[in-house]
Amino acid sequence: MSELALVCKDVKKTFGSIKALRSASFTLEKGQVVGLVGENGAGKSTLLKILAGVYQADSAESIKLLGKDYSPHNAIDALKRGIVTIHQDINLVEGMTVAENIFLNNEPTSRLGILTAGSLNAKAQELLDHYGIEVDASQQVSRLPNDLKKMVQIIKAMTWKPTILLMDEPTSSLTATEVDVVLKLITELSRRGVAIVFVSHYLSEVFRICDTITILRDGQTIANLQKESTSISEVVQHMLGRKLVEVDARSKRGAVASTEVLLSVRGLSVPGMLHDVSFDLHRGEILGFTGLTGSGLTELAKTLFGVEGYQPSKGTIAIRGNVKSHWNPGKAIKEGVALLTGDRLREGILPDFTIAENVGLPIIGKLRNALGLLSRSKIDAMGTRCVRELNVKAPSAHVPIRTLSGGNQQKVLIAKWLETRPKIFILDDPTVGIDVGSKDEIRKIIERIASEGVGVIIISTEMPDIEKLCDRAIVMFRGSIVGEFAGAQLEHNRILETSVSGRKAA
Ligand SMILES: Nc1ncnc2c1ncn2[C@@H]1O[C@H](COP(=O)(O)OP(=O)(O)OP(=O)(O)O)[C@@H](O)[C@H]1O
Repeated sequence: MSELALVCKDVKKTFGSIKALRSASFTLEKGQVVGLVGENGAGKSTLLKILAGVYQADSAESIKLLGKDYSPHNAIDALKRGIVTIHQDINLVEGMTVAENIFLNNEPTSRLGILTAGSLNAKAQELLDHYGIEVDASQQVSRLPNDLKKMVQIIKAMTWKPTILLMDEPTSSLTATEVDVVLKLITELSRRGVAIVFVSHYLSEVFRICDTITILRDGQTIANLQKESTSISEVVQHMLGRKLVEVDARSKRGAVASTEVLLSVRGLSVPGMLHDVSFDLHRGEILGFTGLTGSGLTELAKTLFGVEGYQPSKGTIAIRGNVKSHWNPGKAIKEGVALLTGDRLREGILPDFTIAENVGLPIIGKLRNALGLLSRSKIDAMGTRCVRELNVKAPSAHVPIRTLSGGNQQKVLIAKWLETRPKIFILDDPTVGIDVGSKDEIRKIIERIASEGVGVIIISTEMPDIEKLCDRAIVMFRGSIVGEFAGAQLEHNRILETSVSGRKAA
């Protein structure tokens, strides 16, 4: 058996009352890649941060690095012991050269002191060439494409001569072709003896490069599996903790959507965001779009609403059979399209304005009196009606919207768009960051909107939104549609498996 690089046994960590790690265990041999996987909140980052010296474990039966006890007090300690982290974001200094970035905070010295720029470039070039990376070390980082930036970030980590590389979602900011290049480099590093912990939601990538897979659920190691002897389905089952079942007794709406097509999208592509997206939305239908963060969901919502910066390079958007050109939010609203944005605080509300004023915003033209002036009484009456109809918990429609809870702010925003009498309502992550009670209320409001004949698109990474509400769900993966589910097929396991593998589950 090859030499063990790392052994973690029964690692525990709590934050206040939250048990982030109940019992995490795994081993890693030299030159091997372990995939650390689990649903959001399973404890993956916490475990990485303990190994990186950012947090200290509350207790552990043992943590051994190359056979010796390992409990770093801080990140510098971890670096000195050869544990180097590559963060999710590309954290290079854009205005510096590749060589300067590679050696930033870790400058090599000559016998006479710090190296000159020329010899720094030469040293960096040597490293890049060593790993077969075709980048000029004297080039500015800002001029590199994303995949090469990621490579530079990895090579920078290699200057610390790591025993173990910790990689937290290293491919999440990359496109499909860029991923390929980075995965090849990771495989090459492991071939040269570096042990790698690879944290990722992309199970297809985990299966491509990892030797073993450790599954965490609720802070606990559920299984340590050899890649050869498992499958994506088995890993997903361990992640969720329940078997694949036919869920035909779900409390679905039961309503069959009409065959009338309100929105028809064909071959829609936005460079770097969406690729060849096609689907129809019917009258009265609730159509869900889901996938991993970064799969193109918000980008799709913005493209459908014609937001600036999201113009398609190919494909068509047709409303009730008419193909639209030069699409923008003004035209979208005129055609009866509404978008509830995913970033409520930055894009959705005017925090210091009252509930009534926020609701009146998109239909300001209709709120003028006979003299063309804004009618305060019309605004107030509409605000009061919305508060009542959507059961917004507020003393009146005249309080600033910032004084409301997240759930009630969201109801006001939904009310605002309903006042435009939309035919097509796109809601981007409508229940994110909202308490459980309000989530249910918002879901009921969405059902009501659909039952009145509006075609609803829900963009969500929250599985209950998709499972409970939608008639149909489409799964996206790196900007493309990879699966569609309806009826009994529309359930968590299948959707998750498709989201993480990029292939439709059987
Ligand atoms: N600094 C912190 N303070 C309080 N709670 C924390 C802290 N860091 C993590 N947690 C909690 O610990 C649990 C595990 O979180 P962790 O970030 O390790 O999960 P994860 O598997 O990495 O999730 P994700 O895939 O979403 O990144 C979560 O419930 C999280 O909210």
